[in-house]
Amino acid sequence: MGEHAIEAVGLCRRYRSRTGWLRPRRREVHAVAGVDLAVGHGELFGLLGPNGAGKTTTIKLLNTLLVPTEGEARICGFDVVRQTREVRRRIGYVFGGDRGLYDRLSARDNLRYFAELYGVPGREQKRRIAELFELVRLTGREDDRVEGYSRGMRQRLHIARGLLHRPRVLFLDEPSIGVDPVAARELRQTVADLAATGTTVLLTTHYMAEADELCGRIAVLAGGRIQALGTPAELRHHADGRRVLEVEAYGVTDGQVAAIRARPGVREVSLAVHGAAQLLGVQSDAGVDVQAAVLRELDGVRLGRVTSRQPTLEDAYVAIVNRAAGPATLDGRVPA
Ligand SMILES: Nc1ncnc2c1ncn2[C@@H]1O[C@H](COP(=O)(O)OP(=O)(O)OP(=O)(O)O)[C@@H](O)[C@H]1O
Repeated sequence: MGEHAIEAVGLCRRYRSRTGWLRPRRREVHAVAGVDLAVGHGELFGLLGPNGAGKTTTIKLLNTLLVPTEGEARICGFDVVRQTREVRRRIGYVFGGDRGLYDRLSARDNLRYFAELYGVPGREQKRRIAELFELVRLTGREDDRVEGYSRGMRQRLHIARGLLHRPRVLFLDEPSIGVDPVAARELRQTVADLAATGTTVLLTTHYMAEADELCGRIAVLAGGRIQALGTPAELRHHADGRRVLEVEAYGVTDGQVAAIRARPGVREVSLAVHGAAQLLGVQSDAGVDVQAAVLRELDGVRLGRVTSRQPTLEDAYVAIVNRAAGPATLDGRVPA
């Protein structure tokens, strides 16, 4: 067993694609551009980043579905390129969404089928499956057909499926995508229970609040590189010395956002959709009062609540990602 559950050094993956139809051009995308990682056994580690940051590609490099163009990685000490069999025996992979289960079968038959496929010995199957139903809190619903399961229940069944062969490391790619807030909370509970069994979990998510609640350490990925890595408390320091003004508004334009961003003392501006309203977040240097200036720029726009508050981990995340990639729209807000 290696010193680390997951280790990557200078990991890179380039994609070549063609764009254009009349005059096709080759384009190279550095999806992962030099990632170094060391995740300890039993850690619950978060990989966070905006769309296209390289999270899924990183996971696919670590779980042997893609070969790196440069660099190397090991799982429990085994090389992901040269020792794929050893690696695959030790990993599970669960991705968000609906694929990968048989709707017409019961949950139990699904797990039996996959247990057979993964080579779980016959005499162990029954006990392992019962154990997993308990872990993912589906005991009592084992014999229901999966077609009647909610998204959250399906997602928990996916996790059970990924754990059948007792992997040391579980990759969880966007587990809460499309899951309602209550089900997402249950899902987080399952992930926390799982980590308590000693399984190493690498979780990717768009939701900072989810990573904050679950993960011991978080790496923020943007543009294929790790922009910040640390405990949630350490990452929070990226927003030190700032203050956040939040304005609920209806109909803020891109031009107004740009004008606010250009005001002295303003460090980041984000605009998120919040039900029927927009939520404008303005991070500024703590000593500068930007409220009057912001409200002046929004003259004529219907406004709701205006609040000034201390920065959260989410604000630190916005600061890290914006510094890496320039201003971008972030969809990282978690539904309450
Ligand atoms: N098969 C492919 N061919 C060409 N480009 C690709 C391919 N897969 C991914 N990319 C590009 O690589 C970059 C990283 O993609 P990746 O899917 O790893 O990001 P991500 O962080 O998982 O994003 P998301 O949250 O949207 O899933 C993106 O620019 C994407 O367009």
